[in-house]
Amino acid sequence: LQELLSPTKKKRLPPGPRGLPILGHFHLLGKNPHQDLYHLARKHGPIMSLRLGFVPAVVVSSPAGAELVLKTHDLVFASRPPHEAAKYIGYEQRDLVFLPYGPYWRNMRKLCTLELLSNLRIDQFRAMRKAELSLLVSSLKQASELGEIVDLSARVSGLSGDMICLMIFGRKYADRDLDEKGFKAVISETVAIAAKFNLADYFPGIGVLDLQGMNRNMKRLSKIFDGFLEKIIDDHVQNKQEKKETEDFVDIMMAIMESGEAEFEFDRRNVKAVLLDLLIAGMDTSAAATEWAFSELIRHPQVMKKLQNELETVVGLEQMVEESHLDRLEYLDFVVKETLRLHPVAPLLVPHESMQDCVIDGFHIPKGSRTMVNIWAIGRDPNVWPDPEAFKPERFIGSNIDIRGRDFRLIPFGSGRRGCPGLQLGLTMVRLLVAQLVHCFDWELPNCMLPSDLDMSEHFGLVTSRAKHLMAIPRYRLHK
Ligand code: HEM
Repeated sequence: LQELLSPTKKKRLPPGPRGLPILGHFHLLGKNPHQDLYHLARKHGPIMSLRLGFVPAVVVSSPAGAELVLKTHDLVFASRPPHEAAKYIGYEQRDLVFLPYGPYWRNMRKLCTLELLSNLRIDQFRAMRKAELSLLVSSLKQASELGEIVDLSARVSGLSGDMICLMIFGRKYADRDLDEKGFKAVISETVAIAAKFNLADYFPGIGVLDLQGMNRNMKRLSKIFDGFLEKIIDDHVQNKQEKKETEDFVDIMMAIMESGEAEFEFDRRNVKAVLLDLLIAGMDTSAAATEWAFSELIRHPQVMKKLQNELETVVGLEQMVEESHLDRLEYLDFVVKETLRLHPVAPLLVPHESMQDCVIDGFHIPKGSRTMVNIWAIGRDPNVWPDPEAFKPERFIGSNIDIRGRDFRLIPFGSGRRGCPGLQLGLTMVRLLVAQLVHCFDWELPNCMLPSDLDMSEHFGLVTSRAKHLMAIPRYRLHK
């Protein structure tokens, strides 16, 4: 109303640093943009405006701001900005993660939530998770007998990759199966390239020039993946008659495609785009969260001991942890929450885009603003978290702070329409892996390194993981 009454009044943008002509604020963002944005927000406020090339951007760094964007005005901010990588790797934006808001995204999201990532479906793979984890424990037990140093980061990421591949494709993939570079290396390269600031996303029209050589790389990667996915789908089609105990995601998607029941365009390209999306979204996220939890536990031996004591009481030293124990492991829940507060694996969520002009906390946010919610900054806000840098799972004792998107102080999975549909699967995997590895083994750092000397540097990407692999020595502690 105020705007109608005084149309000449200039709309007030949120405060922000001074930008450069043309470039805007790109020069202020380094290798870890979430950290740079945290420092800038301390100066300019929890709702801050920037310009990246020709694109207006807003950075939100408080729980109240996050609630305005992800709940109060959820629909306005439910889109994603244009993303050059998704054109190549997401089959012309037929994927889910980077898809702009609209009927296709709504349908695809519903399909994934109901058919692939439902609690029922996740439960069907319980036995598989148990078997895979037992394999890892056996191999670590051997390392323990030999007193070997293990690359825990590589082991956890291998395990989480195997689990996700078994759910999606029905089989595991050895490194050589994707490309001579290796399965894991190709996926890491894809994730890294999709997370890179691509000038074409900020200076519309210059994409064709391919100044950073990114298009060439993305075309190459998309060709590798396409061949891989085509082969998997062909194998599934050929072996359709075989009776399987549990259908994998390819079976389910192909059945939907062939039934013609999907009320929207749904052909092989859509199937491939979603399979790739889930592979990338599911594989590294759970592994990175587990790796961070483990790093903090090793750095805080008294927290590790307390968690082992809880496991001894609930599970006992005669057996391994089962998924059915997880609900009774309250301290484990606190450890996972505290880990994701300090080390959210998607520190800026996935960027949202506003679909209309909007007023947030009195500030004008123009249509088409790239919107980043800095949950890394929220997790370190001293007004929200006393002694924010300290890793203290005890802070959750007696608190009702939820991690599923209802409490904006802690939203590692996002919240609202674009919140993570893989939350249940991700949480189950992280809790199970952390519990099992803490229960079965004591852990020591190699070369007499002190826990407090462990390097905790981050490597920003679509998934922000440890910059350096976590190396540790296991000592088996169960009685059988
Ligand atoms: C600890 C594990 C995980 C964490 C912390 C996590 C976190 C997130 C976050 C922060 C977002 C973006 C939310 C937003 O933009 O507002 C997201 C989106 C998404 N996640 Fe996860 N995730 C995890 C595991 C998984 C798993 C296991 C899957 C599936 C296999 C998955 C599938 C997705 C998909 C498809 C989206 C895009 C949703 C959309 O744009 O509509 N995630 N996740």
